[in-house]
Amino acid sequence: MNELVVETDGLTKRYGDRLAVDRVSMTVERGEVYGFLGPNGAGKTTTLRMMLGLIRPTAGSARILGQPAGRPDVTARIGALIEGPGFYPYLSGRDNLRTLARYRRLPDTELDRVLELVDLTDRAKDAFKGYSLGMKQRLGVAAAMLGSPDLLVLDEPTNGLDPAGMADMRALVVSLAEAGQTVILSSHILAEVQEICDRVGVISNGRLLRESTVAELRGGATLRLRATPEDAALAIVMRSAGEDGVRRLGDGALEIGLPATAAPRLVKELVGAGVDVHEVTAAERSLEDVFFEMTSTKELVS
Ligand SMILES: Nc1ncnc2c1ncn2[C@@H]1O[C@H](COP(=O)(O)OP(=O)(O)OP(=O)(O)O)[C@@H](O)[C@H]1O
Repeated sequence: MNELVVETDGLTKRYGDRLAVDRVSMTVERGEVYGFLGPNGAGKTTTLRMMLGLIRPTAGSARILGQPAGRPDVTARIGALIEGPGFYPYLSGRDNLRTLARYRRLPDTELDRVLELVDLTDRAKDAFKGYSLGMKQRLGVAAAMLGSPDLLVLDEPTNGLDPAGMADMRALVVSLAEAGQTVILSSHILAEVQEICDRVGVISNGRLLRESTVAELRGGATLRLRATPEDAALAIVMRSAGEDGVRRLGDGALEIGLPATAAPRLVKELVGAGVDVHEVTAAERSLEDVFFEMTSTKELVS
């Protein structure tokens, strides 16, 4: 098994009557980009803050690199960008980083390294206040990367960015991951998580509904079929996919729980039985479909 960088066990945070985080047990493996996905108020930030030792859990525990979260030597191995970075507006990007690096007794070469990582070398000498929101956010990532942390935690890193800034941030996360960085990224944007994460934890109302790879979460591919006569087509499809494996879509097409590789055999059977096949396409459920399916189930609402 891969090394676990994060392991939480029944992590819980209560604020008065409100359970902000409810028995969350999750794992993050070394080298992966873990997407922490959930709507606003789901409990993502609170969970991340407990991992960083910024707040104490009401119950349960978090271990980082095998050590209890919150110990200063453990926190020092995590780089985090939570709720926007605080920088001095009149200092340059580089000087802002220098104040942080000095405090941590890191050499100036470290500044050049992290500025290069986030592609801000050319603008490093400009005042922070003149930076675009995307650049400010990238400088925040640079600050989090000072000292080569074992774990990088990014809380909604694309929040407030324009589409170009979002794309830059996603590309940055991908490039860090390619260099072997372990990243936890929280987001309420499903497409974003789908695009850049290896595994996903879906959180709603403080509860971790599911933890899996993006592919598993999407339940693999399905086939969409349009064929006539519809009833004859349905009967044949059910023989292969089972009664629960077929769904009639509003537009008369059938959604079939079979992978694309099943299409040739299915088409042969249909044609052999005198059914006209008008269209067969392989369609993947989006993470968004899956997410709403999960969160709209009654039992999941606490
Ligand atoms: N200090 C606090 N005191 C009281 N309630 C809090 C506190 N911090 C968070 N909460 C509540 O806990 C719940 C989870 O909040 P949290 O910020 O963790 O959610 P989130 O998933 O990060 O959402 P967002 O994307 O909006 O930041 C919310 O209902 C929030 O109002």
